[in-house]
Amino acid sequence: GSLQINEKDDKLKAAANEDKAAQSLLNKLIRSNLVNTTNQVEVLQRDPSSPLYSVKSFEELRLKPQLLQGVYAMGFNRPSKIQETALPMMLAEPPQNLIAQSQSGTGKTAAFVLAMLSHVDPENKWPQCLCVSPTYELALQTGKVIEQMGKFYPEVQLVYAIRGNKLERGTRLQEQIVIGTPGTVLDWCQKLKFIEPKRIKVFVLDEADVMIATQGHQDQSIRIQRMLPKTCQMLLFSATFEDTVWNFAKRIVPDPNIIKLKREEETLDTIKQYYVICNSKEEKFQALCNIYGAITIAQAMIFCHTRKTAGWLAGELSREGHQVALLSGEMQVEQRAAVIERFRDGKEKVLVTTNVCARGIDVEQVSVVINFDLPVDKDGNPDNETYLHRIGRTGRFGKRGLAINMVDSRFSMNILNRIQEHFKRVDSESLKQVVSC
Ligand SMILES: Nc1ncnc2c1ncn2[C@@H]1O[C@H](COP(=O)(O)OP(=O)(O)OP(=O)(O)O)[C@@H](O)[C@H]1O
Repeated sequence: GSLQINEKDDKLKAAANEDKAAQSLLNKLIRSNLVNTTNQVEVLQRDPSSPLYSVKSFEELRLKPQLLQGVYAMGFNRPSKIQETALPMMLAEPPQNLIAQSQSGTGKTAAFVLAMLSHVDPENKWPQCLCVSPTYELALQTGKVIEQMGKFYPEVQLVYAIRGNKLERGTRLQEQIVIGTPGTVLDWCQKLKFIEPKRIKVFVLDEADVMIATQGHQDQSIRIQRMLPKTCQMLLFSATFEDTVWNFAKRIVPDPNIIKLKREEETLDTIKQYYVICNSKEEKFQALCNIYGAITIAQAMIFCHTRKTAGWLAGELSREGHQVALLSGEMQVEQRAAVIERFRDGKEKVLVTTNVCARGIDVEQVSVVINFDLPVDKDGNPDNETYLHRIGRTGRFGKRGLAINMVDSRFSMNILNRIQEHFKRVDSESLKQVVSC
Protein backbone atom coordinates (compact mmCIF):
# COMPACT_ATOMS: atom_id res chain seq x y z
CA GLY A 1 0.00 0.00 0.00
CA SER A 2 2.36 2.71 1.21
CA LEU A 3 4.88 1.99 -1.51
CA GLN A 4 2.27 2.67 -4.15
CA ILE A 5 1.33 5.92 -2.49
CA ASN A 6 4.96 6.97 -2.42
CA GLU A 7 5.33 6.17 -6.05
CA LYS A 8 2.28 8.22 -6.86
CA ASP A 9 3.64 11.03 -4.71
CA ASP A 10 6.92 10.92 -6.55
CA LYS A 11 5.17 11.01 -9.88
CA LEU A 12 3.13 14.00 -8.78
CA LYS A 13 6.21 15.73 -7.51
CA ALA A 14 8.10 14.99 -10.69
CA ALA A 15 5.24 16.43 -12.71
CA ALA A 16 5.13 19.56 -10.58
CA ASN A 17 8.86 20.06 -10.99
CA GLU A 18 8.78 19.56 -14.69
CA ASP A 19 6.10 22.18 -14.62
CA LYS A 20 8.35 24.60 -12.78
CA ALA A 21 11.06 24.29 -15.39
CA ALA A 22 8.50 24.53 -18.18
CA GLN A 23 6.97 27.65 -16.66
CA SER A 24 10.32 29.25 -16.31
CA LEU A 25 11.09 28.54 -19.95
CA LEU A 26 7.73 29.76 -21.21
CA ASN A 27 8.08 32.94 -19.19
CA LYS A 28 11.41 33.61 -20.76
CA LEU A 29 9.96 33.11 -24.19
CA ILE A 30 6.90 35.21 -23.75
CA ARG A 31 8.91 38.11 -22.49
CA SER A 32 11.01 40.07 -24.90
CA ASN A 33 11.64 42.96 -22.55
CA LEU A 34 13.02 43.72 -19.19
CA VAL A 35 10.49 43.75 -16.37
CA ASN A 36 10.14 47.28 -15.16
CA THR A 37 10.83 47.56 -11.49
CA THR A 38 11.11 50.43 -9.10
CA ASN A 39 11.96 48.31 -6.12
CA GLN A 40 15.22 48.92 -4.38
CA VAL A 41 17.91 46.30 -4.25
CA GLU A 42 19.02 44.98 -0.92
CA VAL A 43 22.75 44.33 -0.75
CA LEU A 44 24.62 42.29 1.82
CA GLN A 45 28.34 42.56 1.33
CA ARG A 46 30.82 39.97 2.37
CA ASP A 47 33.20 42.73 3.32
CA PRO A 48 31.05 45.66 4.42
CA SER A 49 34.07 47.94 4.68
CA SER A 50 34.90 47.78 0.98
CA PRO A 51 33.16 50.42 -1.09
CA LEU A 52 30.06 49.35 -2.94
CA TYR A 53 30.00 50.35 -6.55
CA SER A 54 26.97 50.59 -8.68
CA VAL A 55 26.97 51.68 -12.29
CA LYS A 56 24.47 53.62 -14.33
CA SER A 57 26.03 52.84 -17.69
CA PHE A 58 27.75 49.94 -19.41
CA GLU A 59 30.74 52.15 -20.25
CA GLU A 60 31.60 52.46 -16.59
CA LEU A 61 32.24 48.73 -16.48
CA ARG A 62 35.23 48.98 -18.81
CA LEU A 63 34.13 45.99 -20.80
CA LYS A 64 36.09 44.67 -23.71
CA PRO A 65 35.02 46.69 -26.78
CA GLN A 66 33.73 43.54 -28.48
CA LEU A 67 31.44 42.89 -25.52
CA LEU A 68 30.21 46.45 -25.24
CA GLN A 69 29.37 46.23 -28.90
CA GLY A 70 27.49 42.99 -28.24
CA VAL A 71 25.54 44.55 -25.38
CA TYR A 72 24.47 47.50 -27.52
CA ALA A 73 23.64 45.26 -30.46
CA MET A 74 21.17 43.51 -28.17
CA GLY A 75 19.45 46.82 -27.67
CA PHE A 76 20.46 47.32 -24.07
CA ASN A 77 20.99 51.00 -23.29
CA ARG A 78 21.71 50.86 -19.62
CA PRO A 79 22.06 48.26 -16.89
CA SER A 80 18.88 46.98 -15.28
CA LYS A 81 18.25 47.50 -11.58
CA ILE A 82 19.91 44.27 -10.53
CA GLN A 83 22.73 44.65 -13.07
CA GLU A 84 23.67 48.05 -11.60
CA THR A 85 25.04 46.37 -8.48
CA ALA A 86 25.60 42.81 -9.62
CA LEU A 87 27.87 43.64 -12.57
CA PRO A 88 30.52 45.64 -10.68
CA MET A 89 30.68 42.89 -8.05
CA MET A 90 31.01 40.13 -10.59
CA LEU A 91 33.60 41.98 -12.64
CA ALA A 92 35.68 43.13 -9.68
CA GLU A 93 39.27 41.99 -9.21
CA PRO A 94 39.73 39.73 -7.38
CA PRO A 95 36.45 38.11 -8.40
CA GLN A 96 33.75 38.01 -5.79
CA ASN A 97 31.15 35.37 -5.12
CA LEU A 98 27.54 36.29 -5.48
CA ILE A 99 24.09 35.02 -4.63
CA ALA A 100 21.43 37.03 -6.40
CA GLN A 101 17.69 36.81 -6.27
CA SER A 102 15.19 38.73 -8.31
CA GLN A 103 12.05 37.87 -10.17
CA SER A 104 12.26 36.47 -13.63
CA GLY A 105 12.85 39.01 -16.36
CA THR A 106 14.95 41.45 -14.39
CA GLY A 107 18.20 40.80 -16.22
CA LYS A 108 19.98 38.08 -14.27
CA THR A 109 20.88 35.93 -17.26
CA ALA A 110 22.27 38.85 -19.21
CA ALA A 111 24.33 39.81 -16.13
CA PHE A 112 26.08 36.49 -15.60
CA VAL A 113 26.58 35.95 -19.32
CA LEU A 114 28.43 39.23 -19.45
CA ALA A 115 30.50 38.19 -16.42
CA MET A 116 31.44 34.87 -18.03
CA LEU A 117 32.39 36.47 -21.32
CA SER A 118 34.49 39.08 -19.51
CA HIS A 119 36.47 36.55 -17.52
CA VAL A 120 37.31 34.23 -20.38
CA ASP A 121 40.76 34.24 -21.91
CA PRO A 122 40.16 33.48 -25.59
CA GLU A 123 43.80 32.44 -26.09
CA ASN A 124 43.32 29.50 -23.77
CA LYS A 125 41.64 26.65 -25.54
CA TRP A 126 40.01 24.92 -22.62
CA PRO A 127 36.83 25.34 -20.54
CA GLN A 128 37.07 28.26 -18.12
CA CYS A 129 33.42 29.01 -17.39
CA LEU A 130 30.87 26.45 -16.35
CA CYS A 131 27.17 27.20 -16.21
CA VAL A 132 24.55 24.71 -15.04
CA SER A 133 20.85 25.00 -15.77
CA PRO A 134 17.94 22.79 -14.65
CA THR A 135 16.88 21.61 -18.11
CA TYR A 136 18.12 21.19 -21.62
CA GLU A 137 15.74 23.87 -22.92
CA LEU A 138 16.80 26.40 -20.31
CA ALA A 139 20.45 25.70 -21.08
CA LEU A 140 19.76 26.38 -24.75
CA GLN A 141 18.11 29.69 -23.90
CA THR A 142 21.14 30.83 -21.94
CA GLY A 143 23.38 29.58 -24.74
CA LYS A 144 21.50 31.82 -27.16
CA VAL A 145 22.19 34.82 -24.94
CA ILE A 146 25.89 33.94 -24.83
CA GLU A 147 25.94 33.71 -28.61
CA GLN A 148 24.16 37.03 -29.05
CA MET A 149 26.26 38.91 -26.55
CA GLY A 150 29.45 37.33 -27.82
CA LYS A 151 28.59 38.00 -31.44
CA PHE A 152 31.58 40.31 -31.91
CA TYR A 153 33.88 38.07 -29.90
CA PRO A 154 34.03 34.99 -32.11
CA GLU A 155 37.23 33.66 -30.55
CA VAL A 156 35.15 32.62 -27.58
CA GLN A 157 33.40 29.32 -28.16
CA LEU A 158 30.59 27.57 -26.40
CA VAL A 159 29.65 23.91 -25.95
CA TYR A 160 26.52 22.25 -24.54
CA ALA A 161 26.91 19.56 -21.91
CA ILE A 162 23.53 17.94 -22.38
CA ARG A 163 22.34 14.36 -22.72
CA GLY A 164 22.10 14.26 -26.49
CA ASN A 165 25.57 15.65 -27.04
CA LYS A 166 27.75 12.56 -27.27
CA LEU A 167 31.48 13.15 -27.61
CA GLU A 168 34.17 10.65 -28.34
CA ARG A 169 36.02 9.19 -25.40
CA GLY A 170 39.25 10.97 -24.64
CA THR A 171 38.01 14.29 -26.03
CA ARG A 172 39.47 17.37 -24.44
CA LEU A 173 37.18 20.32 -24.91
CA GLN A 174 38.62 23.40 -26.59
CA GLU A 175 35.62 25.65 -25.95
CA GLN A 176 36.00 28.23 -23.20
CA ILE A 177 32.40 28.13 -22.00
CA VAL A 178 30.45 25.01 -21.09
CA ILE A 179 26.75 25.19 -20.43
CA GLY A 180 24.66 22.20 -19.46
CA THR A 181 22.54 20.23 -17.07
CA PRO A 182 24.00 18.95 -13.76
CA GLY A 183 24.12 15.23 -14.58
CA THR A 184 25.96 15.60 -17.86
CA VAL A 185 28.27 18.32 -16.55
CA LEU A 186 29.21 16.07 -13.65
CA ASP A 187 29.91 13.17 -16.02
CA TRP A 188 32.01 15.36 -18.26
CA CYS A 189 34.07 16.54 -15.29
CA GLN A 190 34.37 13.27 -13.43
CA LYS A 191 33.80 10.13 -15.43
CA LEU A 192 34.59 11.22 -18.97
CA LYS A 193 37.11 13.94 -18.12
CA PHE A 194 36.20 16.14 -21.09
CA ILE A 195 36.54 19.07 -18.71
CA GLU A 196 39.33 19.74 -16.27
CA PRO A 197 37.43 21.17 -13.31
CA LYS A 198 40.57 22.62 -11.74
CA ARG A 199 40.83 25.07 -14.64
CA ILE A 200 37.37 26.54 -14.19
CA LYS A 201 37.43 30.23 -13.22
CA VAL A 202 33.71 30.99 -13.13
CA PHE A 203 30.94 28.67 -11.99
CA VAL A 204 27.34 29.75 -12.51
CA LEU A 205 24.34 28.01 -11.08
CA ASP A 206 21.22 29.34 -12.73
CA GLU A 207 17.60 28.99 -11.63
CA ALA A 208 18.50 27.55 -8.25
CA ASP A 209 14.86 27.41 -7.23
CA VAL A 210 13.98 25.23 -10.21
CA MET A 211 17.14 23.21 -9.72
CA ILE A 212 16.42 22.12 -6.16
CA ALA A 213 12.92 21.07 -7.14
CA THR A 214 14.39 18.34 -9.33
CA GLN A 215 15.47 15.08 -7.76
CA GLY A 216 19.20 14.65 -7.79
CA HIS A 217 20.11 18.03 -9.24
CA GLN A 218 21.02 19.49 -5.90
CA ASP A 219 23.51 16.73 -5.06
CA GLN A 220 24.99 16.73 -8.53
CA SER A 221 25.49 20.48 -8.37
CA ILE A 222 27.23 20.23 -5.03
CA ARG A 223 29.46 17.46 -6.36
CA ILE A 224 30.44 19.61 -9.33
CA GLN A 225 31.14 22.56 -7.06
CA ARG A 226 33.46 20.43 -4.90
CA MET A 227 35.69 19.63 -7.86
CA LEU A 228 36.35 23.30 -8.60
CA PRO A 229 39.33 25.22 -7.27
CA LYS A 230 38.96 27.45 -4.21
CA THR A 231 39.75 30.48 -6.34
CA CYS A 232 36.87 29.83 -8.73
CA GLN A 233 34.22 32.52 -8.73
CA MET A 234 30.86 31.05 -7.69
CA LEU A 235 27.64 32.73 -8.80
CA LEU A 236 24.12 31.60 -7.99
CA PHE A 237 20.85 32.98 -9.28
CA SER A 238 17.29 32.38 -8.28
CA ALA A 239 13.89 33.94 -8.90
CA THR A 240 12.69 33.08 -5.40
CA PHE A 241 14.37 32.67 -2.07
CA GLU A 242 12.61 30.29 0.26
CA ASP A 243 14.64 28.54 2.98
CA THR A 244 15.41 25.49 0.86
CA VAL A 245 16.92 27.64 -1.88
CA TRP A 246 18.83 29.67 0.64
CA ASN A 247 20.34 26.59 2.32
CA PHE A 248 21.38 25.23 -1.04
CA ALA A 249 22.83 28.59 -2.08
CA LYS A 250 25.03 28.71 1.00
CA ARG A 251 26.46 25.29 0.18
CA ILE A 252 27.28 26.29 -3.38
CA VAL A 253 28.63 29.77 -2.76
CA PRO A 254 31.18 30.34 0.01
CA ASP A 255 31.64 33.88 1.40
CA PRO A 256 28.95 35.35 -0.79
CA ASN A 257 27.83 38.85 -1.49
CA ILE A 258 24.08 38.82 -1.57
CA ILE A 259 21.77 40.88 -3.71
CA LYS A 260 18.03 40.74 -3.42
CA LEU A 261 15.41 42.58 -5.36
CA LYS A 262 11.93 42.35 -3.93
CA ARG A 263 9.16 41.30 -6.20
CA GLU A 264 6.74 44.06 -7.01
CA GLU A 265 3.33 43.62 -5.52
CA GLU A 266 0.72 42.79 -8.06
CA THR A 267 -2.20 45.16 -7.99
CA LEU A 268 -5.45 45.58 -9.78
CA ASP A 269 -5.26 49.37 -9.55
CA THR A 270 -4.61 50.16 -13.16
CA ILE A 271 -6.82 47.47 -14.60
CA LYS A 272 -10.37 48.08 -15.69
CA GLN A 273 -12.44 45.04 -14.91
CA TYR A 274 -15.74 44.18 -16.48
CA TYR A 275 -18.13 41.28 -16.57
CA VAL A 276 -20.63 40.04 -19.11
CA ILE A 277 -23.70 37.99 -18.23
CA CYS A 278 -24.60 35.19 -20.60
CA ASN A 279 -26.48 31.90 -20.46
CA SER A 280 -24.27 29.42 -22.24
CA LYS A 281 -20.87 29.01 -23.76
CA GLU A 282 -22.31 29.87 -27.18
CA GLU A 283 -23.58 33.15 -25.77
CA LYS A 284 -20.23 33.81 -24.21
CA PHE A 285 -18.66 33.30 -27.58
CA GLN A 286 -21.16 35.70 -29.14
CA ALA A 287 -20.38 38.28 -26.46
CA LEU A 288 -16.72 37.86 -27.19
CA CYS A 289 -17.36 38.57 -30.87
CA ASN A 290 -19.35 41.65 -29.92
CA ILE A 291 -16.47 42.89 -27.84
CA TYR A 292 -14.10 42.33 -30.73
CA GLY A 293 -16.47 44.22 -32.95
CA ALA A 294 -16.65 47.13 -30.55
CA ILE A 295 -13.06 47.73 -29.52
CA THR A 296 -9.66 47.33 -31.07
CA ILE A 297 -7.73 44.67 -29.29
CA ALA A 298 -4.07 44.36 -30.07
CA GLN A 299 -3.38 41.13 -28.27
CA ALA A 300 -5.56 39.21 -25.90
CA MET A 301 -5.22 36.16 -23.75
CA ILE A 302 -8.34 34.09 -23.13
CA PHE A 303 -8.58 31.62 -20.28
CA CYS A 304 -10.86 28.58 -20.25
CA HIS A 305 -11.45 26.00 -17.59
CA THR A 306 -10.99 22.87 -19.66
CA ARG A 307 -8.96 21.81 -22.66
CA LYS A 308 -12.17 20.92 -24.39
CA THR A 309 -13.61 24.43 -24.07
CA ALA A 310 -10.28 25.95 -25.07
CA GLY A 311 -10.13 23.79 -28.18
CA TRP A 312 -13.72 24.55 -29.08
CA LEU A 313 -13.29 28.29 -28.56
CA ALA A 314 -10.11 28.42 -30.57
CA GLY A 315 -11.94 26.70 -33.43
CA GLU A 316 -14.89 29.10 -33.29
CA LEU A 317 -12.63 32.13 -33.20
CA SER A 318 -10.65 30.89 -36.20
CA ARG A 319 -13.87 30.43 -38.11
CA GLU A 320 -14.62 34.07 -37.36
CA GLY A 321 -11.36 34.97 -39.03
CA HIS A 322 -9.19 35.54 -35.99
CA GLN A 323 -5.61 34.38 -35.92
CA VAL A 324 -5.67 32.15 -32.90
CA ALA A 325 -2.98 30.38 -30.93
CA LEU A 326 -3.96 27.53 -28.66
CA LEU A 327 -1.91 26.55 -25.65
CA SER A 328 -3.00 23.24 -24.26
CA GLY A 329 -1.95 20.90 -21.49
CA GLU A 330 -1.27 17.86 -23.65
CA MET A 331 1.36 19.71 -25.68
CA GLN A 332 5.05 19.04 -25.19
CA VAL A 333 7.15 21.84 -23.78
CA GLU A 334 8.70 22.50 -27.19
CA GLN A 335 5.28 22.80 -28.79
CA ARG A 336 4.11 25.14 -26.07
CA ALA A 337 7.27 27.17 -26.46
CA ALA A 338 6.68 27.47 -30.19
CA VAL A 339 3.10 28.67 -29.65
CA ILE A 340 4.24 31.25 -27.14
CA GLU A 341 7.03 32.51 -29.34
CA ARG A 342 4.65 33.03 -32.24
CA PHE A 343 2.24 34.88 -29.99
CA ARG A 344 5.01 37.02 -28.56
CA ASP A 345 6.11 37.92 -32.07
CA GLY A 346 2.58 39.00 -32.87
CA LYS A 347 1.98 36.26 -35.43
CA GLU A 348 -1.26 35.52 -33.61
CA LYS A 349 -3.38 38.09 -31.87
CA VAL A 350 -5.34 35.83 -29.58
CA LEU A 351 -3.99 33.20 -27.25
CA VAL A 352 -6.54 30.72 -25.92
CA THR A 353 -5.39 28.62 -23.01
CA THR A 354 -6.48 26.65 -19.97
CA ASN A 355 -5.98 27.76 -16.40
CA VAL A 356 -3.61 24.96 -15.60
CA CYS A 357 -1.51 25.47 -18.65
CA ALA A 358 -0.91 29.14 -18.15
CA ARG A 359 -0.50 29.19 -14.40
CA GLY A 360 2.61 31.14 -13.58
CA ILE A 361 2.98 32.57 -17.04
CA ASP A 362 3.40 36.31 -17.12
CA VAL A 363 1.13 38.03 -19.56
CA GLU A 364 2.88 41.33 -19.21
CA GLN A 365 2.68 42.35 -22.84
CA VAL A 366 -0.99 41.56 -23.18
CA SER A 367 -3.37 44.44 -22.59
CA VAL A 368 -6.62 42.50 -22.61
CA VAL A 369 -7.30 39.43 -20.51
CA ILE A 370 -10.55 37.54 -20.89
CA ASN A 371 -11.73 35.00 -18.39
CA PHE A 372 -13.98 32.90 -20.59
CA ASP A 373 -14.30 30.79 -17.46
CA LEU A 374 -13.50 32.23 -14.06
CA PRO A 375 -10.57 30.73 -12.19
CA VAL A 376 -11.66 28.19 -9.59
CA ASP A 377 -9.60 25.76 -7.55
CA LYS A 378 -10.17 22.02 -7.55
CA ASP A 379 -12.91 22.34 -4.93
CA GLY A 380 -14.79 24.84 -7.05
CA ASN A 381 -13.91 27.84 -4.90
CA PRO A 382 -12.72 31.11 -6.38
CA ASP A 383 -9.00 31.07 -7.09
CA ASN A 384 -8.18 34.66 -6.14
CA GLU A 385 -4.48 34.23 -6.53
CA THR A 386 -4.78 33.08 -10.12
CA TYR A 387 -7.22 35.88 -10.84
CA LEU A 388 -4.76 38.43 -9.54
CA HIS A 389 -1.84 36.91 -11.34
CA ARG A 390 -3.63 36.80 -14.67
CA ILE A 391 -4.98 40.25 -14.49
CA GLY A 392 -2.77 42.09 -12.04
CA ARG A 393 0.15 44.12 -13.27
CA THR A 394 3.40 45.06 -11.71
CA GLY A 395 5.15 48.32 -12.19
CA ARG A 396 3.67 49.19 -15.53
CA PHE A 397 3.51 52.90 -15.60
CA GLY A 398 0.78 54.58 -17.52
CA LYS A 399 -0.35 51.38 -19.15
CA ARG A 400 -3.91 50.53 -18.41
CA GLY A 401 -5.14 47.04 -18.85
CA LEU A 402 -8.57 45.63 -19.47
CA ALA A 403 -10.06 42.49 -18.04
CA ILE A 404 -13.35 40.93 -19.05
CA ASN A 405 -15.04 38.18 -17.09
CA MET A 406 -17.65 35.94 -18.69
CA VAL A 407 -20.45 34.82 -16.42
CA ASP A 408 -22.81 32.07 -17.55
CA SER A 409 -24.59 30.82 -14.46
CA ARG A 410 -25.54 31.66 -10.92
CA PHE A 411 -22.61 29.61 -9.88
CA SER A 412 -20.13 31.68 -11.84
CA MET A 413 -21.80 34.93 -10.77
CA ASN A 414 -21.28 33.79 -7.21
CA ILE A 415 -17.62 33.07 -7.92
CA LEU A 416 -17.19 36.52 -9.39
CA ASN A 417 -18.89 38.17 -6.44
CA ARG A 418 -16.58 36.35 -4.09
CA ILE A 419 -13.53 37.38 -6.07
CA GLN A 420 -14.77 40.95 -6.00
CA GLU A 421 -15.39 40.73 -2.28
CA HIS A 422 -11.88 39.40 -1.78
CA PHE A 423 -10.23 42.29 -3.60
CA LYS A 424 -12.57 45.03 -2.43
CA ARG A 425 -10.32 45.89 0.44
CA VAL A 426 -7.41 46.68 -1.79
CA ASP A 427 -9.16 48.04 -4.83
CA SER A 428 -11.08 51.20 -5.22
CA GLU A 429 -12.72 50.47 -8.54
CA SER A 430 -15.19 47.68 -8.70
CA LEU A 431 -16.34 45.51 -11.54
CA LYS A 432 -18.70 46.94 -14.07
CA GLN A 433 -21.19 45.13 -16.22
CA VAL A 434 -20.77 45.93 -19.90
CA VAL A 435 -22.95 44.02 -22.26
CA SER A 436 -25.43 41.30 -21.78
CA CYS A 437 -26.64 38.99 -24.45
N1 LIG B 1 20.12 46.12 -19.42
C1 LIG B 1 19.13 45.69 -20.19
N2 LIG B 1 18.47 46.55 -21.00
C2 LIG B 1 17.45 46.12 -21.78
N3 LIG B 1 17.02 44.86 -21.84
C3 LIG B 1 17.63 43.95 -21.05
C4 LIG B 1 18.72 44.31 -20.19
N4 LIG B 1 19.12 43.20 -19.54
C5 LIG B 1 18.35 42.20 -19.97
N5 LIG B 1 17.44 42.63 -20.87
C6 LIG B 1 16.39 41.86 -21.57
O1 LIG B 1 15.33 41.64 -20.66
C7 LIG B 1 14.81 40.32 -20.74
C8 LIG B 1 15.00 39.62 -19.41
O2 LIG B 1 16.37 39.52 -19.10
P1 LIG B 1 17.01 38.18 -18.51
O3 LIG B 1 16.57 37.00 -19.31
O4 LIG B 1 18.45 38.42 -18.36
O5 LIG B 1 16.29 38.17 -17.11
P2 LIG B 1 16.33 37.05 -15.99
O6 LIG B 1 16.24 37.75 -14.70
O7 LIG B 1 17.49 36.16 -16.23
O8 LIG B 1 15.00 36.30 -16.25
P3 LIG B 1 14.78 34.74 -16.06
O9 LIG B 1 14.85 34.48 -14.61
O10 LIG B 1 13.42 34.54 -16.65
O11 LIG B 1 15.86 34.08 -16.84
C9 LIG B 1 15.58 39.66 -21.86
O12 LIG B 1 14.79 39.75 -23.03
C10 LIG B 1 16.85 40.47 -22.00
O13 LIG B 1 17.34 40.46 -23.31
